Amino acid sequence: MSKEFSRILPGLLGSLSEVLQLDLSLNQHRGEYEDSLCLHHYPVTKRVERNPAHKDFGILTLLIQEHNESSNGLEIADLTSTDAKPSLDINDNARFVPVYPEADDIIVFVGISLKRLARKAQFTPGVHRVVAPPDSMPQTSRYSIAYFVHPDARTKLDGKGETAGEYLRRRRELSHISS
Ligand SMILES: O=C(O)CCC(=O)C(=O)O
Ligand SMILES: [Fe+2]
Repeated sequence: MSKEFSRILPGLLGSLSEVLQLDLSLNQHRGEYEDSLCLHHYPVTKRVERNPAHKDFGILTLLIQEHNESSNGLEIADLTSTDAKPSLDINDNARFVPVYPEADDIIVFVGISLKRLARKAQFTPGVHRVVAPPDSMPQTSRYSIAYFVHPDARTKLDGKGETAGEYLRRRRELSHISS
């Protein structure tokens, strides 16, 4: 699986770098050994939120999921309905829109490190979450696979100051404190 993702990533990152007119291609920023693959299993639960609203930390996240309508529940925030500040939190008024991928689709999320590397104000990481199926649907578990693409740990995210490695450590420490 990670081999498949690795196969499509150079083209994807190259095209994105051209569109964003980056001085240095994202392929050169990428630290292949920093990437991670995460297997998610969300069991059937009475809790509405299976994975709380968040932005991903890396350059991009490639996400695939078991294709089963009632096991979906992936939602993305309509950022025009909230304050899209660079903080991790979004306000309570945020409206979430369900994502309905087709069987072979790969969902791509822009991560916070890409925004910091590209320094394009209009390029905003997507806030997303996973909720349980509505009561009218069969209550099934959900499986998904996320491939997180990260910059090389030594990359200065804003061209100076914090490196990608320091940023990732800081974010991971914060999420341990809040969980
Ligand atoms: O399970 C999903 O579909 C979403 C996972 C996710 O957002 C994440 O791991 O960052
Ligand atoms: Fe995520």
